[in-house]
Amino acid sequence: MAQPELGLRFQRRFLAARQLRSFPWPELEQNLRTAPDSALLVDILHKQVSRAAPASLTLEKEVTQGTVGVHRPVRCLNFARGQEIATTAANQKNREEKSKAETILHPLCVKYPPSTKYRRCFLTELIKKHESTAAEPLDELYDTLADILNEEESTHCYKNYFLPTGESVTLSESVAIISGGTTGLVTWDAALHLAEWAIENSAVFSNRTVLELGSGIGFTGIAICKTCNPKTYIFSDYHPCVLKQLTENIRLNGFVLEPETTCRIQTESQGQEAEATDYQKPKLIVAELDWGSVTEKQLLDLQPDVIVAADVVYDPEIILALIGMLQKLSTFRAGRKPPEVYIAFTIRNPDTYHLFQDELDKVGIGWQIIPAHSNSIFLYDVQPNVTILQLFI
Ligand SMILES: C[S@@+](CC[C@H](N)C(=O)[O-])C[C@H]1O[C@@H](n2cnc3c(N)ncnc32)[C@H](O)[C@@H]1O
Repeated sequence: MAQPELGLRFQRRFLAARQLRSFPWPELEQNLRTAPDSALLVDILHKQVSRAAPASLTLEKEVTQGTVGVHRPVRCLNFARGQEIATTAANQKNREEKSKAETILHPLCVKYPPSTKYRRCFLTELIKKHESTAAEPLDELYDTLADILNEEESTHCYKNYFLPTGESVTLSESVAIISGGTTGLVTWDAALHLAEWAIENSAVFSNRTVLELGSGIGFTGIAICKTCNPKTYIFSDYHPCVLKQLTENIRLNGFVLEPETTCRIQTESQGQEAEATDYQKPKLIVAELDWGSVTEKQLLDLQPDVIVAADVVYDPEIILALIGMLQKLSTFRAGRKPPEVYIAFTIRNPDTYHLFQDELDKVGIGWQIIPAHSNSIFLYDVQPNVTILQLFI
């Protein structure tokens, strides 16, 4: 049946706050024309849970210790009739069916909502589509919009992504694409692209030590840790606000990152580096690592089998620091096998992309383009300007 599938596509895009123009609006319009009873819209919004109902009444197990758990409704309230209705096995099943499509009133969205502005724009678009049909006005749409209009704008928002395993990754991010002088506080498309590729090629990561460069707020690494079974995953970045948000997001997704496991890659002047404690698999480490100042010894100590990075080639100055660091990794590896290196890009300016390739050629680092994959897990559409290079250091 087309309807549940369409609702699901809306839900996935909405919870990850993808651009509204990427939503299947024409299909929705087509559906609304053929079935003007608004059932699909209700599914998308999810009217079964009143917006006034406290989340605790609708979820048996929601979020414990920062882990997004399985959502299982136990009872819901029908405020229209002013009665509390105990949920029977039958309507619980029905609700679970409905939850496949819901967006704004999805439990994940209630707990970890996209930005106010995003939800407002989405709902406004949904109302426009509804008003363009002959259907009766749908109060829920206007009531939910009224609630959102009363909310204060925030500088932070959440994005939720579903993994093929059914688990989700929830990230707290900045609303602005550049804030605090960094691009690292939001998730970029190259990070989604790299995670998709990793999930489809999990053997590359399984039981290995992975070093991620310029992790930002952590989407790629968290997705890899949840799906690819690495032995150790070392997230790294150099910006203090990014490192703080990254650490919060790792915890938000249920991974334990005790202070003693936070390994600070110190510069020579800062003295000895801290030891990480082995307590979970994968072992997760957050490292402060600046490509411009990291030493050969510090890199040698990490002993990565695989190196990944997403959207770290966007500026000529950064390119030189990154390549300098890769050279150090290739020179000082004490007889170990060279790590496999995969770097995902969004090609915004072909000159920058070609400069990176030219600089790699100059220092003798080989590279090849990884064939494009389908982008069906997180990006949902063809992204002709996103690519992955494998480097041979
Ligand atoms: C465009 S963001 C990409 C973040 C994340 N990988 C993603 O794709 O969503 C670039 C990241 O590289 C980091 N970065 C830039 N220069 C760096 C350097 N010299 N050393 C370490 N990290 C750096 C930034 O702090 C930022 O988090």
